Amino acid sequence: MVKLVMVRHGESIANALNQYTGWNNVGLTQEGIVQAHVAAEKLKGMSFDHVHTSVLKRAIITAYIIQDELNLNYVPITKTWRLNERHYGALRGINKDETRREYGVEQVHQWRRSFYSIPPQLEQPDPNVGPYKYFDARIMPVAESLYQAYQRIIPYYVDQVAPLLLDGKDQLIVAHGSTIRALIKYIENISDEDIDGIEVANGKPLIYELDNKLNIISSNRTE
Ligand SMILES: O=C(O)[C@@H](CO)OP(=O)(O)O
Repeated sequence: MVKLVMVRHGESIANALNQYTGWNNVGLTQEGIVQAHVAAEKLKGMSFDHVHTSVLKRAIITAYIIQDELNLNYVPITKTWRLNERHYGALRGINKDETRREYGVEQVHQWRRSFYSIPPQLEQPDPNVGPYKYFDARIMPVAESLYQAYQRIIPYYVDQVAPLLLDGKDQLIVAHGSTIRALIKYIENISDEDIDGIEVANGKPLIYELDNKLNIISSNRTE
């Protein structure tokens, strides 16, 4: 039996303002910092052989808090753009209620939760500086559906996480709402339609116990 734990970052400043975030690089609120500590408390006694996170600081700070609380600061951590939140395109930074008023509740639900809906795109991709300076500019997105994000998230899981799990090494992923929804879809084999109803709370660890073929033995996701 091996453990895979996934944690969505604590509340971010954009979450508190009810803004679309995506690749905006915002920090945690005080409440978000508390949520990261609470997540760590729930994981007390566990150990991980590797930590995986995005290049966005809300996830990185949450991962560091958890590592620190568990005295696992020495554990290797990989920060990858592949675990970034889904890119929200031209919606990022906009208040979600404003878009409900402008485009209607159903359209906003589609943008937020359907597997294939692509939010309005940026006119051009962001410059690849800061966390993206090691990144090929040709793959900077202008907006992503969950399906498009899934195409870059799952190869990371298959190449970098699953082999360590198959080797009996417990893994921690600290990421984002949509990143974790994509991973849940893959790990639990959830249909394109049913992924619409799955929400991931800030700072609530999802703990999967997997067998030696990575089939699920137990999970707390629906508790
Ligand atoms: O804004 C975002 O990037 C995400 C997660 O916070 O929001 P939503 O739940 O609306 O997809």
